Amino acid sequence: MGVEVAVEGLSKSFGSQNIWSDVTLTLPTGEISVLLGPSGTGKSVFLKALVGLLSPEHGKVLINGVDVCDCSESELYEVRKLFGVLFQDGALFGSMNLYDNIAFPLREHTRKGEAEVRRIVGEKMEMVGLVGSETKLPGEISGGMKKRAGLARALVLDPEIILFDEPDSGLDPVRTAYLNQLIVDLNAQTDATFLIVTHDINTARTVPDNIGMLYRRHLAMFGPREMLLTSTEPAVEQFLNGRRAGPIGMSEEKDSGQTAAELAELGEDRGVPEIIPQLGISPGVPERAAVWRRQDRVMANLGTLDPGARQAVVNSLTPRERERYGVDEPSAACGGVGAGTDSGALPADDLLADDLPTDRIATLPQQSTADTSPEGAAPGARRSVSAPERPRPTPHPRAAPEDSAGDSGAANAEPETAPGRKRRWFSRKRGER
Ligand SMILES: Nc1ncnc2c1ncn2[C@@H]1O[C@H](COP(=O)(O)OP(=O)(O)OP(=O)(O)O)[C@@H](O)[C@H]1O
Repeated sequence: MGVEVAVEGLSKSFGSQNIWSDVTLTLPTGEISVLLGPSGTGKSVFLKALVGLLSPEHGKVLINGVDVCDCSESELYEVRKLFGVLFQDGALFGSMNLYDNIAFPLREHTRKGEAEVRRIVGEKMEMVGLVGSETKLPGEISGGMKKRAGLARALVLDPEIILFDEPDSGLDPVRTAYLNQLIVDLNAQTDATFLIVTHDINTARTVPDNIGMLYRRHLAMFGPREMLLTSTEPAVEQFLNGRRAGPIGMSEEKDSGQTAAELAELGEDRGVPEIIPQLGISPGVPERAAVWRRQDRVMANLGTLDPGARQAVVNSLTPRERERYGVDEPSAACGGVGAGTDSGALPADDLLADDLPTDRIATLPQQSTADTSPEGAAPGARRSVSAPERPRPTPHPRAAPEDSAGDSGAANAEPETAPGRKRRWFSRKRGER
């Protein structure tokens, strides 16, 4: 089981160059999170700060009660043992064959005998599909194989937190698809906490449970995938759609006039996008517990979302999820969210946290440690709610006044009033739009 990483008010500069300030987010235990952002916004710097390789000027990185930014060398040594890191190029030793590369951390950091080392290396090489390549040198294998070898090495100490720095860089789309599947399957098998830095939109949309984005030297947003994928925040929307129109320019921000003109041309009523399905596990791999934990959080906070996003979330539910959350199958007779209740359907507004059995609710941002498996549900406690017609594009919702005044969204709050929950739902920088 992975551990939670709680980042509070983190700021980092190099000399007079501020990289980012006041970054606050929580990587939920065992979930996959992705960090996005235009080039140079400090994503790699952020990964290094998490493992204590760089020292931020302000803030905390709390792991198992230890602040990585302010701890003794011995505490840092212990915390680092929790991490596995996949560097961009795999960071393999060129003179060592793959077996020795993967065995390296075991020989360096443990007292295991060679028989045990052989067993563990074999197990990890099998996990990443490299059996038979033990004697190859890094210079003799493809980029994709190097990534997988780097991943096997990152796994040998059974880390509870795994950081991936652009695992898809330099890979073709097919190899990227295989690597993404491997990441999802590994998460299911280890239940470790994953953080992936990537520029690949498809990866960002389909792999993670949570998405964050660095922009303008701050964390623009961090939250469950459902929230980011339906976000109308211009920079987030632009990035997740890989569009030129929007506030992000080629090498710097565009001026506000140009941004406004481009967005006007796109149209105000382009609607909230449908949430594309998340990449599932391979056949035979155990179910990913993190998915249920995240979805419990999302459904418990559904009432805090804008109507368009709420409908998109309900529309995205699979039959099994509808069953779990007591949402009826869509029917032609039933209206969309806010479309009235002639059919007897309850609007998704009514799917509030209080209506769900508490053993299935993960509070924000702490994930539930209770049994969140579907089998653990208490069917009698469910309320049956009709889902809106699917799919129907909804008008582009405008942010509610309390939303635009959102605070830093410190992710450490308990659900409270709807507006309060909404503000805390994302980690959003004060004053950022
Ligand atoms: N050790 C360092 N000393 C000084 N400046 C640094 C150092 N490491 C990173 N930087 C600067 O920090 C900024 C952010 O770099 P970083 O590599 O984290 O960006 P990134 O978001 O990962 O970019 P990309 O997406 O292009 O990989 C850059 O301007 C970089 O030059």
